[in-house]
Amino acid sequence: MNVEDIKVIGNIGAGTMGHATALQFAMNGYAVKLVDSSQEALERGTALIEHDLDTFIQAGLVQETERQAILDRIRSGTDYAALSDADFVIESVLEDMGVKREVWAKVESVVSEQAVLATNTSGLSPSAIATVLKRPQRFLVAHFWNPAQLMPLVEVVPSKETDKAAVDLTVELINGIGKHAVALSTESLGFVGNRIQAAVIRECMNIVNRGIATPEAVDEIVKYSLGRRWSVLGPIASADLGGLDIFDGLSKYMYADLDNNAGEDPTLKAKVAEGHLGAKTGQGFYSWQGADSQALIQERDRSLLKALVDDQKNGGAQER
Ligand SMILES: NC(=O)c1ccc[n+]([C@@H]2O[C@H](COP(=O)([O-])OP(=O)(O)OC[C@H]3O[C@@H](n4cnc5c(N)ncnc54)[C@H](O)[C@@H]3O)[C@@H](O)[C@H]2O)c1
Repeated sequence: MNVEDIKVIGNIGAGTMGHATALQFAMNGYAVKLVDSSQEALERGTALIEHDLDTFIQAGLVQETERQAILDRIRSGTDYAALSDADFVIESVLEDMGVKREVWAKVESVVSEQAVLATNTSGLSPSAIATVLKRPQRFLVAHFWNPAQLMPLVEVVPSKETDKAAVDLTVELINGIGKHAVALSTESLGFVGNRIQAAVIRECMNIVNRGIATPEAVDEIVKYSLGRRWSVLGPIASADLGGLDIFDGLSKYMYADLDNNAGEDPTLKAKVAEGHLGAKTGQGFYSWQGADSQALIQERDRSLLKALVDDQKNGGAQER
């Protein structure tokens, strides 16, 4: 199958991630079959789709005249039979191996043999999910980043049995809807982005616990140095520019002093035990209760949206 043969997208799950992927495909001309096991979730997801679409219209990313046609491309329901004519299926249901396997066995029983199948798991092994499939060669991970309507990256991760053609097709499709797909060579726990994020968070906790700096100071330091630089050039290219002899020197005297805890993070465990989960409970390292914290979240979304507008001016995220 070529990317031009893909006309219908099956989109399972209408929650935080699923509503955003459905909208992204519909905005790019695809017919979308949006399936969720809960009618209520479909209604919530549809409201989120309309909200995000209106934000894109206000930002000038989508024309108002296209609004209704985009919404009309999304057909929602609770019956998996609707997926029978899907050429590509993206799944964003609960992060649970049992649920994922059950969903994929059901999907494979209704879709064609050619359909390419993608899970948006945050880190479960695609090889482990694919054990329930008769044709695992066309199954892989397409890991969107949250908020998926605003973040460009999608990690495309093969299982041990995925055909290269399925990886290439998925990369082409995802780039074609204005996202930035990056294929991994092989599956790994946490893929790539979450591995790097975990290493950074572990050291941030270490710095705070050793009294080297406050959480506020850590965030400020990253925002105004590494964050800025890495949004232009990644850490490996940045090391090249800094000089690998410098980084080699840093490794010699510093690596042994960095945290290398291999178990659950004790600081995060304690926060969770206190019920301080962050924005969702109103308290984490910061308080997320006042109007200021809501303004901060809105500011983050405005910045991400502005970056998307800039991407589009520069010819799309896939070409950067
Ligand atoms: N939220 C994130 O930050 C994020 C980021 C990247 C990937 N993911 C992954 O995306 C997936 C979905 O996460 P989310 O945050 O959107 O979850 P969510 O809870 O917001 O949405 C999940 C949806 O799946 C539906 N669902 C559950 N079982 C189903 C079934 N058997 N058939 C059809 N629909 C079913 C639920 O009704 C719900 O609407 C997970 O695998 C998660 O790890 C999440």
